[in-house]
Amino acid sequence: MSKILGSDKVKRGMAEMQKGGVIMDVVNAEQAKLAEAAGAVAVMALERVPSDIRKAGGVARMADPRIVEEVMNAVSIPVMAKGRIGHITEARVLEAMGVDYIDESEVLTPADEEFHLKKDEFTVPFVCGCRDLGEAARRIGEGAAMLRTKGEPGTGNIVEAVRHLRKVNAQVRKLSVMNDDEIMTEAKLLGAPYEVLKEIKTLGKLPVVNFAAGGVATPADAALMMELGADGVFVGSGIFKSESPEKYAKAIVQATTHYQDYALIGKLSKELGAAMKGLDINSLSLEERMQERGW
Ligand SMILES: O=C(CO)[C@H](O)[C@H](O)COP(=O)(O)O
Repeated sequence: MSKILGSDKVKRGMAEMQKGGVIMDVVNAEQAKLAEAAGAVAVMALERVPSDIRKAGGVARMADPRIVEEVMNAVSIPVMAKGRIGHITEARVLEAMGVDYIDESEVLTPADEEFHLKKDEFTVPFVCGCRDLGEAARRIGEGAAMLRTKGEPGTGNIVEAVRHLRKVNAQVRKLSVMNDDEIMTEAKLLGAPYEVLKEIKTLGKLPVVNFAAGGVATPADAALMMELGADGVFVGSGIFKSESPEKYAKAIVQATTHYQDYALIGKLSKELGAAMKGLDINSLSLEERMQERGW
């Protein structure tokens, strides 16, 4: 019997439906319910939020399937789950469990330092991280149906998320005014598949939704990512390592929706309690930077 694979159109369309929203990392049913009640468009099941992954050290793997199941049973919004980069079996297990999306994520310890998953061989759609257009195009070439700029997860520091989003968007703009005969050279320079770059040039934008992730810690951070052109926002530690996760979750959703209503964002930011304590990116060694994982 031949395998039933979702078409790119269906896989990408599912992500389109999340546009303008916030996807929250959750580690149990209670957090999933909090996220749903706050207005999250989807949740991401994982064992620990990135800030706790940093603290725990060791190898970070796909969540215990009991956690994933618990989250799936707790909410009616889509449930995503993280698997390790290149870990075919973790991805197959998550697919068999019926999750709505898999994140092939650098937040977990990579299983393969050379090869990412061949995502177009799966029925379930995938989201992947990127820091620049080369990485974005390679992931699309492998079948990713959604992207997220990586930022530096678990730091509560928005600076890398800003850097990556600005970079991808600037590179897309540059590509969109290139002549067809310049694209092959750009493909060589970026290490990106020519056909994917051609598609981006023709569309004048990425062919898949691109959310911002990694370091969003306040409503204003989330709004900033939208202002810079993100299609939506992923938040994990920023909510669950803040003083009041419920208040932060609601305020971040509101700020993402109304990202240019600055008076509202000011109002939302009052009386939230302390944001998560942030980390200076320069205090992290290259090995400690999750964004360096994958290629
Ligand atoms: O890969 C991810 C998307 O789900 C991360 O978990 C996300 O970037 C969260 O980072 P942070 O904890 O800094 O909000």
